[in-house]
Amino acid sequence: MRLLRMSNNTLANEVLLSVENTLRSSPFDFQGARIITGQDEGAYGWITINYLLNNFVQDSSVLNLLPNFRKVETSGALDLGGASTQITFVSNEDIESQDNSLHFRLYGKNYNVYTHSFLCYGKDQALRQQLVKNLPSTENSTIFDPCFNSGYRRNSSISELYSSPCVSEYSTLDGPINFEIKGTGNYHLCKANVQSIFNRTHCPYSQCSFNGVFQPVLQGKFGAFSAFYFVMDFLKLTQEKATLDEVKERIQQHCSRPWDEVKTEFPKIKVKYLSEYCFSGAYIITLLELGYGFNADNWKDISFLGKISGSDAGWTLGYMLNLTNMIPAELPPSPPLSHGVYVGLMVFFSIFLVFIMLTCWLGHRKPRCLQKGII
Ligand SMILES: O=P(O)(O)OP(=O)(O)OP(=O)(O)OC[C@H]1O[C@@H](n2cnc3c(O)ncnc32)[C@H](O)[C@@H]1O
Repeated sequence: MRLLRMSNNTLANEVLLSVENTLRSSPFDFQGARIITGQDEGAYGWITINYLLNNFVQDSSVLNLLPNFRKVETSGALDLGGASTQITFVSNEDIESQDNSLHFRLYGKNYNVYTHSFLCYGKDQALRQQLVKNLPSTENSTIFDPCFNSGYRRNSSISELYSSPCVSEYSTLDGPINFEIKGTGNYHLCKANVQSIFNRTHCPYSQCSFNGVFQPVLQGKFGAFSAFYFVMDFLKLTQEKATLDEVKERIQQHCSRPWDEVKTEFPKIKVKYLSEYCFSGAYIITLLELGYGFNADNWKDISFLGKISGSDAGWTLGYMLNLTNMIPAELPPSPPLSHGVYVGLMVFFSIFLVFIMLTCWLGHRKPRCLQKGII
């Protein structure tokens, strides 16, 4: 919707109006429809996963009683959509750019959060950018693309390719109107093509991710969801903790498989998704490594998450939690003792009382022989 608003604002408004009309006639307490910002998308995704992972709830009475109790840290959020991608995490460093800085007070604790949303770096728009940046200069109507499995073919047109605002600045009238993309299935060449959409030459801050965007040093664990999960799940890389090299090896193997073989093995998966797993795998590695700065050491800090406790990881739950004030800024007043400690103390004092009473009774009782007058 953010892209549509850029290319055709009237159409974007018509979509919103249609959504409004439909939801107004539903039994929900409809409060309006709007296009959220990229920053909101990052923030709500971060709230969702930390809420579902129980990272916000810190029982202060338990913390006081157990000096070695590990303080719950929040997890960073990595979201990969079709049009945009977001990175959000708590940072102890100075956030040099205001646009990337968020402050939350949740359950009585302050969080300084870094977030950035890269529009045009969702996996569909990144594929489009990659194609445009690597178009051959000749007027050939066949384009060989290493990011598709060998034997794969797809028809496209110049008008379709340049229809997105992410690439319209490169639009050219040269070249064929219609063309065919033919896969050559080469992971290393694909990765080189993908790298061309990341600009790391300028940085107006002390440190950047890419395209001149500020990013502090990566901090803590990360949960990666949406398309990060869909793609890694297909490649069977979400359960086991594979090293970065093993992950690259798995993607390379997938890219080198002939398309016919892939299609026969997975007849039920949508052709659009299936044909793009080689590109998507290479893109995810490049985004995480070259873009955000993950490496062989901190790769283990990323978990690929589909559902957490039965709920989808994504921005929508976080949005709802915020709108309905389900996460209060302050901790609800807690009793001085936790329930467990209270019950424990009650049992202890009851036993102690019984013990005292028993001791008194035994101490004041006359021996039986005395009672009967026998010495
Ligand atoms: O925030 P934006 O960028 O608009 O993203 P979106 O709303 O399109 O993003 P989703 O999380 O719904 O999906 C992310 C992308 O993953 C794609 N996708 C969905 N299911 C998939 C699957 O099973 N395998 C591969 N890709 C999938 C989908 O087409 C999108 O391109």
